[in-house]
Amino acid sequence: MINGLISKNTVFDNYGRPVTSLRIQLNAICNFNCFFCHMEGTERNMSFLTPENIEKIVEVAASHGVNKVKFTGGEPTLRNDILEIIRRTRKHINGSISMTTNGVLLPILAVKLKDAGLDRVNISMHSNDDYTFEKITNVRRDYLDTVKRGIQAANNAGLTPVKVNFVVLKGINEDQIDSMINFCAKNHAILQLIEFETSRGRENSGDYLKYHVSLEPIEEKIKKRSIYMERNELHNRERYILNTLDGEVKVEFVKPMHNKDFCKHCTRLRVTADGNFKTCLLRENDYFNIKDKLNNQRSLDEEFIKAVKNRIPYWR
Ligand SMILES: Nc1nc2c(ncn2[C@@H]2O[C@H](COP(=O)(O)OP(=O)(O)OP(=O)(O)O)[C@@H](O)[C@H]2O)c(=O)[nH]1
Ligand code: SF4
Ligand code: SF4
Repeated sequence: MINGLISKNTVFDNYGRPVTSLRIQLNAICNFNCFFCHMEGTERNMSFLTPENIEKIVEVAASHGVNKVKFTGGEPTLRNDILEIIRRTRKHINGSISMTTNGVLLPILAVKLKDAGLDRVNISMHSNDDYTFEKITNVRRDYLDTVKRGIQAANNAGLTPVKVNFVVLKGINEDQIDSMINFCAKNHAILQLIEFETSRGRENSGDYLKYHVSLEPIEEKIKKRSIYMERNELHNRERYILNTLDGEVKVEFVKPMHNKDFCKHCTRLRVTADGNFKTCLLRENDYFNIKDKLNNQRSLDEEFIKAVKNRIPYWR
């Protein structure tokens, strides 16, 4: 239930969906080069907002009831002002502050991120074998070991619960789900199985036809193995709890394609690295420019409300 997160200041869109979280893209560059990367639906190599700019946006959003922030990129840990950004965000957000990362810099950054005010991380690990890892990320296979050390470092620093992001890809890694379940059980992580996604009309294009796998049959099998199921209020996602030799593990399903329920429970407004509100990952031309409004709280305020009111569920 999202009700727990709604306050008297929460702004709702015209479809009755409250905006309770901001998804802030901190850059559009990465030290990996995954062939399916969607860069949060933005161009690459754009200019960045400063920590001061980000704080102003967060402050305005918080005044409208936003109490959760997710940092994404590109790769957010490549920003050398990342700790300052988190500290400034923490001043205004009392709910969860989390980050999605490829994990490579976590062995050196995890403790500092936690001390700055980050609560938890999602770490992308789309394969448990180094050959496939290299094929997907286009970086040297030995970096898989660094990612695994990043997962340990995040756990040790208390950036928990750690989530491991795994995009299921036909013919590439779809046979590794059991091994990922075991890996996550051993490493005290939630496994997120993510459907390969694309915008409407692009479903007949090369990569989607080549790599998309329906998660339904996979979910059926996991459901049978599970001892119980809970929901992530975000997107109403199913999360199954399984018993393994290494203890309990949670497996969450992220199934965005043609999923009306997913969009119905979408509570996020996006902020692009170069300073726009963006209403939806999959929508194009849905930018609300705030670059020129950062020194004018009232205009920023108006733009926040305008962006929220323009949110439309993508699948409906
Ligand atoms: N279509 C769509 N896909 C999303 C959305 N949020 C996340 N995803 C997909 O899920 C992947 C993983 O998202 P993460 O950045 O790890 O965050 P999350 O799992 O959504 O958030 P938490 O549960 O709060 O950790 C993304 O790369 C997207 O492919 C969304 O709002 N819409
Ligand atoms: S690690 Fe994430 S941001 Fe980097 S290239 Fe891969 S999918 Fe894109
Ligand atoms: S409306 Fe749907 S597709 Fe768009 S961001 Fe929200 S959940 Fe994703």
